[in-house]
Amino acid sequence: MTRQQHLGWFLARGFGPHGWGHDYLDWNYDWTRPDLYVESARALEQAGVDLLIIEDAPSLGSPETIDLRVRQAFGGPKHDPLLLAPYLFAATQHLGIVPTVNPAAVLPYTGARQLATLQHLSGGRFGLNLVTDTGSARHFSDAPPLGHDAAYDRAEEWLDGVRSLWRSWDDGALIADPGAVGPGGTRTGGRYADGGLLRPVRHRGEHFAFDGPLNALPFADGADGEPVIVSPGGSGRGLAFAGANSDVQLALTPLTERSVRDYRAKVHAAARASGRALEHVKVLFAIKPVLVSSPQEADRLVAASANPDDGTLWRIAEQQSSDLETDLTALDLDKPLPTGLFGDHVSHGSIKRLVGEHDLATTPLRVLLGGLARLGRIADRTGWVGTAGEFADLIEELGEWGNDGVLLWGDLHPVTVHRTLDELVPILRRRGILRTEWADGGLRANLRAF
Ligand SMILES: Cc1cc2nc3c(=O)[nH]c(=O)nc-3n(C[C@H](O)[C@H](O)[C@H](O)COP(=O)(O)O)c2cc1C
Repeated sequence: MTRQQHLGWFLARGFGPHGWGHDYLDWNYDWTRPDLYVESARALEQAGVDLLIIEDAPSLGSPETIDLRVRQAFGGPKHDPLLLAPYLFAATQHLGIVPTVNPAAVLPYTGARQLATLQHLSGGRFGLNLVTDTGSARHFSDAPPLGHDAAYDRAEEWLDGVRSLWRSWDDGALIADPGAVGPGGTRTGGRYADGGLLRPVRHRGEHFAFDGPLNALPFADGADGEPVIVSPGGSGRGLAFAGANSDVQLALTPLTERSVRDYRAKVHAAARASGRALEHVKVLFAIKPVLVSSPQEADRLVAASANPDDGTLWRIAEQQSSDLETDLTALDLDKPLPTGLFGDHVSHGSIKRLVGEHDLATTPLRVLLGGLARLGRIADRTGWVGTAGEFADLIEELGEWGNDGVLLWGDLHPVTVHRTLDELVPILRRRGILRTEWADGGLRANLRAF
């Protein structure tokens, strides 16, 4: 039987000048204003996309590599996506909005209150993409950055703390009884809340110390009414975090049956170890469609990408230098990377994306970058170039392997949304893969509907 799949959209370059250098900038949208996102969010909702995730990093990165990050706007500037969310809620009715939050940058009490406010404002359509990047540490204190796993430990402590604040109003604490209207129209006996049922919450942890209770309303459905937690870390520690804590895990992995099943099994093992229901953790595999109108056009694009010129390789090196906060443009294209080039703060996932299955010690940089330049066909699972029908085949096949959904990865612009979805959505609907109606109860209810 065809299995329905969830669709997410990932605005991969954050709330910034994403799309810089592309022709669609000529549409004259201003990335600092809401219209671009509002129009795109409406189109996503119309298409049946469950959630829009907005990438973020609070920092422009280390002082030595700032120019690499801003030169082509690969790594900034970026505005705070939490503050964009209300514009998108106001323009839609069902779409989940999920900005990225880094626990290093937000105190648990402040975070719990802001996120609760957004969850109430949106009628339960809010979520946060919880990340553990430590490259921004210097903006928040003079303590040295945490190591990779320690940053996950901190994120877990942060989330536990935030949840304890969200749960600091016991059942019955919110009364909201206006009382009775007596003779003469005077109101008597009303009571809004019972302060005796608010828990003090005293948190003294390794990374945070704060007291409650939270000065914000509790959620009507208890824990099921809390903002949805999304996580993207692909390391062993990242998958363990997802299984224990997340409603949605964003997965970047080759889309072979074995790797998809392995990835899901690791997340599920961690969920099981934490006593969670496996169907409460949805895994969305990232796909970056390059849609073309015919298989022949796809073959032409793929063939042309096999021999990238040096200019193309330098452009990729610039983008990678921004992502890895490591200056690849200063290296010799024909030599392997120097040992110890990447600091501990650099994402394992990003390094793996560059290196792939190559031997880091012996492979020239040209070959690594050439690997990123090379396009492949979706039809044989070597890349992302294909027709809408071929993408629908992939999404359907993922469902046959037990998968929950896919994450469409790209800029957010009406042009990119329509280019990606105009043909794909009708095919998915005809095959019964894509939702045709919304659940009642916000983002978590939509995620749990299938
Ligand atoms: C789909 C996806 C989305 C991501 N979004 C962000 C993001 O918005 N901000 C960020 O700092 N890192 C983001 N990351 C990177 C990981 O969260 C980051 O590498 C993490 O801190 C450590 O990951 P690791 O467990 O893979 O080593 C994303 C990764 C993936 C695969």
